[in-house]
Amino acid sequence: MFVLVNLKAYPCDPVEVATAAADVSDDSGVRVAVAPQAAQIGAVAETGVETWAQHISAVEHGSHTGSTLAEAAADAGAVGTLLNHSENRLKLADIDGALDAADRADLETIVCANNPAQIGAAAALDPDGVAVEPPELIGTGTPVSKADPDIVTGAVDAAARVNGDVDVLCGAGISTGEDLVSASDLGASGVLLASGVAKADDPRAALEDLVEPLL
Ligand SMILES: O=C(CO)COP(=O)(O)O
Repeated sequence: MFVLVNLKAYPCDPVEVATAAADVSDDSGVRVAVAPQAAQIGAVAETGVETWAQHISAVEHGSHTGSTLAEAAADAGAVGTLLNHSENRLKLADIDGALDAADRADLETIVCANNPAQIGAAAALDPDGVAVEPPELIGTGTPVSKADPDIVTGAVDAAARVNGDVDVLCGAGISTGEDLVSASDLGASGVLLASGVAKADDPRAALEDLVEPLL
């Protein structure tokens, strides 16, 4: 299972979370990555943790003030990027353009979507992975795998129908090892989560709890 921790714009210490994630990944053998704010990619990558961007723009080098250039994210240490997160929705053409940009910079890609129909559309654009996250469950602590398991199995089916190569993650309310196991049982190959780690009093303990059933 792939555990991808999105730090959003939460007021956590990204280096503390990243250091814990690197240690937990090393100790457990579970793939754990952290997606910090763009300006913190370098500091997070220096901890040795697998580092992802939260977003990149569909632009090349040029006059694009305020953009997040794929090459800049990669130079800073990112090896992958989320796209189209529910809190940073993109037009279809911009998802496609950002996938091209990621390709150019050798970044792995996960396109987020709200539901199985959108997952099918996202998978057709041929990212490395897709992540289904029902917006109404994001940040609630109620895991999608329990509250809406059909959305996870529906996403797995929708992706497989369109593109057999794409990984399917699920997210929203995931915070425990039990949630991780349910996600895996529903066919997901990873989880995308945020508040369960970024807002935890002890992010290291939260990460240890997450991977515990996989040991
Ligand atoms: O949006 C999410 C991850 O990208 C999910 O957030 P929570 O884990 O806080 O529900």
